[in-house]
Amino acid sequence: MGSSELLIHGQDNRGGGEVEKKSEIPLYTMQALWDGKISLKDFEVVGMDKPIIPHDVFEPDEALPVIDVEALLGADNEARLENMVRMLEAAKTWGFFKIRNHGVSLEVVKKVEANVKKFFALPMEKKLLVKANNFSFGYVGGSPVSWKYKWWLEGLHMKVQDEAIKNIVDLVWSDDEEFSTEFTADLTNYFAIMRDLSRLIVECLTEGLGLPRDTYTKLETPNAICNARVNHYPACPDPSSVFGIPGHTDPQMLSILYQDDVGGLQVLKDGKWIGIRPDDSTFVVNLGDTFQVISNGILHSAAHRVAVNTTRSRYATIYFYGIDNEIPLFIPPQLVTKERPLKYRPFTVNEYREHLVIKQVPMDGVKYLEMEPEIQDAASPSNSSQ
Ligand SMILES: O=C(O)CCC(=O)C(=O)O
Ligand SMILES: [Fe+2]
Repeated sequence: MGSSELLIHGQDNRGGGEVEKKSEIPLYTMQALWDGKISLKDFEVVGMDKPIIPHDVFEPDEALPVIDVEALLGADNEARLENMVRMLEAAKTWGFFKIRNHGVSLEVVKKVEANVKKFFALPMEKKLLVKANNFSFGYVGGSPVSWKYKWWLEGLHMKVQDEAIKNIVDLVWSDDEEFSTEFTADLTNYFAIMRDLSRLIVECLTEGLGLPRDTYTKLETPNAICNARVNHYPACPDPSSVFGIPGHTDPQMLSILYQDDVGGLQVLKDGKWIGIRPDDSTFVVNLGDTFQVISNGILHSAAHRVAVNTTRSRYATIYFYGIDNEIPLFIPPQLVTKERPLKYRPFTVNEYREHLVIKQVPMDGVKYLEMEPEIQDAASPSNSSQ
């Protein structure tokens, strides 16, 4: 799931069961494992939910659409439209696609990855110096231990702003100013590129939906949750029962991911889990729940998960593009027709993210935003708004 500033509330009055108190930082799985408070056995997933596809089994080559960013930007209108149409189709069916010719050199990506590896290689005491407050910014050692399915991962969550990144990096590398300055600059540069790519993709998809290109990107206010996270999945002695991160959808508009060559990312397509082959020339893009909902369900936020393995640590760098978290979001009336009645109610991103954490990041989170069936039946373009 994308990281957030979200806090978990003390009382779930929507029947979500036991949750942590707002003021307490939950104990996360990897820290608890390191402390000896939980063991491998506690990570076991049982029955139907068990991992069945190993980390290194992938989709047939070329199954996942690959979109050319240069063409999306280019002067050749025919190539631009061809890529836009294919991207729209992939966003409707897979909810996932790859992008190539994205203009980011592998050197930039690998340098960020190498420096983040240095962070995860630090002793736990050092990482805990920047421990996040409930999935907020800093070190998040997995999922809260209270969750049914525990995550075999540790993450460094970053707010995509110079100061926020600098604060984390400076605290950890207080003894190496040169390194921390360079690392902050690299991360800031990388995330700025990811933000531009995200805007381009969102605007092309919006155009493909028949809407003004800035319909959604203009909602990228200072309150927007655009953040990034680097995940480290340590080698795990029992990959047939333990997930790096179990099936979930991302809450934001979209995510852009670079995965190293280990493999493990799997997407749910037409009821089947499919491994996404790592490859250094592309980024993986997936749509999030916000985009699904404000496109009236035309675009698809696909469930995905990560399998682990016994021998190799895996790293993934992910940028999450979001829009304002407080403004109530509505489906544009142009996307509501007799054949496609209004599917989701207005919501705020903050409200939705709270729901996801209370429910321990489910795969079908968007159901929470569906209209009641009788309201859906009565819906017509004239009673929706934007
Ligand atoms: O590590 C990956 O490949 C995916 C991680 C993910 O899905 C997430 O952090 O939301
Ligand atoms: Fe995700």
